[in-house]
Amino acid sequence: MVGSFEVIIGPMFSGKTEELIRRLRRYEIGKRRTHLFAPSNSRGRYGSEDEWRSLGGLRYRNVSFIPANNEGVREMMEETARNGYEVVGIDEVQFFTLEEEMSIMEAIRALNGAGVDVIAAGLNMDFRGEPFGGMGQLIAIADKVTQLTAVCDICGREAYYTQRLINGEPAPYDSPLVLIGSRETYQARCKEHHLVPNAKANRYEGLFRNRQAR
Ligand SMILES: Nc1ncnc2c1ncn2[C@@H]1O[C@H](COP(=O)(O)OP(=O)(O)O)[C@@H](O)[C@H]1O
Ligand SMILES: Cc1cn([C@H]2C[C@H](O)[C@@H](COP(=O)(O)O)O2)c(=O)[nH]c1=O
Ligand SMILES: [Zn+2]
Repeated sequence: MVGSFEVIIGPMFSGKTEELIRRLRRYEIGKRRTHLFAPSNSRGRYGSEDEWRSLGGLRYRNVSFIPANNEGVREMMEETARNGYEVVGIDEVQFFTLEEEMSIMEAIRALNGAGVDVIAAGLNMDFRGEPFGGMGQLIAIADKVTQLTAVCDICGREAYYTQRLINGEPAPYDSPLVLIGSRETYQARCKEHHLVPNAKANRYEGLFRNRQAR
């Protein structure tokens, strides 16, 4: 039987890791051989080198850290085949690009073809509010998409965006795409409070200034 592919998306702090761990634990209760892969550039986040943690303190021990490139994807496939994993979780999947020889999308397809269920969690948008890497394609091919929201750190409404702050100020559009961090650098924001200086869309603001003032 072929496996299924689910993707959990949302901004930072929306509970993607919590939800991923919760689902993996349910599979374990069902006696499925379950394993989590996470990118090695995030290893040690929230204070532990040999387990995967959520910000709120949930922990998962069956984890392997792999580089988010061709080599890492190969490691994931070989380890899964060798150990007979039946369910594979992939966190921070936005860091795995589609440009590699064996893209994360092809790897997930191959796992499903071998009967392995895959649940991936990742940021749908980067700090600019644009699609993060290949996430659009992964969402397009997923059997099921769960979209989570966080709480806006300014107004308390639903947050769909991640705000990057450099020295307490909104990071400009040309800030690098990848910057590992947590509450010291990022906040959850609603659309109104998500700010990106120098974003291309900002150039049209003048046209609508009077309308906004009304
Ligand atoms: N602005 C926020 N909105 C919602 N949860 C937040 C916020 N800031 C911190 N948290 C905490 O973050 C937890 C989610 O952490 P985690 O699962 O690691 O999120 P994600 O993987 O989506 O970044 C929440 O349960 C809550 O305790
Ligand atoms: C928005 C954004 C985030 N990142 C980094 C910051 C964190 O290290 C991870 C996301 O962690 P999560 O809590 O598991 O969602 O991604 C980045 O590099 N670039 C960005 O634009
Ligand atoms: Zn807000």
